[in-house]
Amino acid sequence: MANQQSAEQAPVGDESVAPENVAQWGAPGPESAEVPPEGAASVPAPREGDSGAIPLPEAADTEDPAEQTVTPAELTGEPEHLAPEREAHPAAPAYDDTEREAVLRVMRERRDIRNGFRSDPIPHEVLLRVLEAAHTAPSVGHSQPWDFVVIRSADTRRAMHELAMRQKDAYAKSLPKGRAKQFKELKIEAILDTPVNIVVTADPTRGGRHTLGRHTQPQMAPYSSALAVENLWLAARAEGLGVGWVSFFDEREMVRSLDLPEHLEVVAYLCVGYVDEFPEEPELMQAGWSKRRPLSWVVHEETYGRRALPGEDPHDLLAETVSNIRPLDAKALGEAWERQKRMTKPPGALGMLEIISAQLSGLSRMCPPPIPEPAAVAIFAGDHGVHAQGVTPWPQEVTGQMVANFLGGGAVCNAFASQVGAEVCVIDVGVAGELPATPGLLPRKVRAGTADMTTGPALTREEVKEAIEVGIETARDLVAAGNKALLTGEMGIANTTASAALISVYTEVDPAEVTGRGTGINDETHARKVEVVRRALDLHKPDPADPIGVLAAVGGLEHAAMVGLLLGGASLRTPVILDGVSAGAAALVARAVAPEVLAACIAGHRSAEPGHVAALNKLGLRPLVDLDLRLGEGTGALLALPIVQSAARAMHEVATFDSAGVTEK
Ligand SMILES: O=C(O)c1ccc[n+]([C@@H]2O[C@H](COP(=O)([O-])O)[C@@H](O)[C@H]2O)c1
Ligand SMILES: Cc1cc2nc[nH]c2cc1C
Repeated sequence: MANQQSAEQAPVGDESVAPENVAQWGAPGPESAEVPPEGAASVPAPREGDSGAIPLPEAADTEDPAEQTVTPAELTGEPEHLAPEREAHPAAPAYDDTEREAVLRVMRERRDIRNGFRSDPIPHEVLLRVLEAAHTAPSVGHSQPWDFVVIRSADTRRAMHELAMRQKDAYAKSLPKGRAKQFKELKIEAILDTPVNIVVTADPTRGGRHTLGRHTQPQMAPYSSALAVENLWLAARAEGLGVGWVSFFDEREMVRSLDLPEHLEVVAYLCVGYVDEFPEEPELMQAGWSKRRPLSWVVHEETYGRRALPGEDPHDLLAETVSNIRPLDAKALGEAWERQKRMTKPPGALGMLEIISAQLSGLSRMCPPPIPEPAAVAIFAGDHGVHAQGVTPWPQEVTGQMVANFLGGGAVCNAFASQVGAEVCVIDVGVAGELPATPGLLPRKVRAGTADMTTGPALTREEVKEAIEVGIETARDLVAAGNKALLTGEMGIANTTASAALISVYTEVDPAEVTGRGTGINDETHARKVEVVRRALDLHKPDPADPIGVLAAVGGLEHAAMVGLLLGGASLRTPVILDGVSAGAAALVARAVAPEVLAACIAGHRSAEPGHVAALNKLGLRPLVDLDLRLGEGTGALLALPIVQSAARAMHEVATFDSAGVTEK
């Protein structure tokens, strides 16, 4: 049996730990710490201390073009022979360095302020300058659709405050518990704390019916007013005035309450006043509500998905993600182990939880580690061509129907998620049928189900990569949205057949031993399912050293997406709690892509599927929960979440022998 973790084994970080027990996490040992995985040597290290931004690779050294002899074509990357002839007279001058820096500074230092307002009045000339700046904003067809209603009356502000509070309560009720806790600590408006409130409206009729540029895009009117808001905001910052944009309003209710003309749209409700200070980072980042997305995630060259910053070559999302995966941090791991020895409990008494909390420390590079809350389960849904071989009693349409059930809140995963306070995020990566747009559904279909693996490859290599990218992007989105733990979930009728094939490839265990009964099948169907797996493997002879090829041959779209989620989570140093057999299969593939991915992986539970046991043994992961579940949807991972959170919380809250005055043995 592989290096299964157990409480008796020395936890990670202890000098006595057997190398094979820590190898599973690539830790600790100074020589293994911070060594990039093979093949990543040429990729720069993550940018440290980057003001809370999610770590990203260092930008390539840029040299000062002024100091070199370069042609304009070289600067822009245009091929010289295609470069247009340039005008003889110089282009309009830019601002000088100091002026440009002032412009950029005001953008960098603009903040949405909710705390620390002062009651000092705003002089008329100051407010006038701010409103003039707003009034110079660009607008569609020069229609200048905005109006500014300046409110000082305490009565009016109280009425608006009441409206906002009602919406705030409704929003709070809609949140998963893990988020609601965080939200309770947030201040979302300063309506009564600011001397001036400004309502910015858009008049969709201004300029008449022929307003230039609004013909096919009527939304250009409110967009224009939003640009006026930004101008106002920047000018206010330059005056030392804070601005908070409150968007907890039912817009029509507000129009009526303020007695605005019915044809107006309210674009913004702004609270304006002098402040004690401007926070260095957005208040929501400081509160841990969200993280800044790096620029490199959002700039595409020529076509969407070809990500490249100007002057850089387009980067491959998978390669970039893999290059950012690091082993557990040896220092934080050592600190965790030391702390556990000082906590008021006999050494080792928390068993497996000590290992988990050390892992969380090494992963986050912090001791104690952040409590993994809020958390989100990403449920990837896909269909399988191998369904045609009669490997499951359930019709394929059940995949899409269960997706609708998840979105409606009626599935087991919803009940468990609501119990443990996690968010449910459903991703259509490959459901055969069309799914209607529904809140909470991420439409990321790579293909409408795989092909039958017994007659040809399930997927092309390109489709596999695309589905992996869906998983990476999901991890990025959920982490940037402030989640501190990711959970795998999946839904796909017939996917336990693909899981068995993947597990057989990576464990070298015979299909007869890793093929289970999935949703529940009789002996005859089981025998057929084993033969189907065997036939597929005989046909493709997948090479475990080529994980993309293995997924293409016998994988599923949800397996590939889960591989992406694991890699993405690991690259963002965020723990990923694995669910059942399909997650186990995905983890085996992910490990073949990047061995250090296991630093982020925690096995949530052990499924009743025999293949899952084989996968966990091969991975050297010990499941936290073992209750004969065989459902999927992320249910086992959700049950394990409070255990993982408890492990981290103990590190924060348990007293030490010294501090509590408890005598050590
Ligand atoms: O997670 C597990 O271990 C697990 C075990 C058995 C079944 N499932 C779920 O059942 C579906 C696949 O089962 P089957 O029999 O159709 O291959 C799929 O939607 C999985 O989420 C999941
Ligand atoms: C009803 C049902 C629910 C599921 N959840 C995950 N896989 C599933 C399969 C079926 C058949």
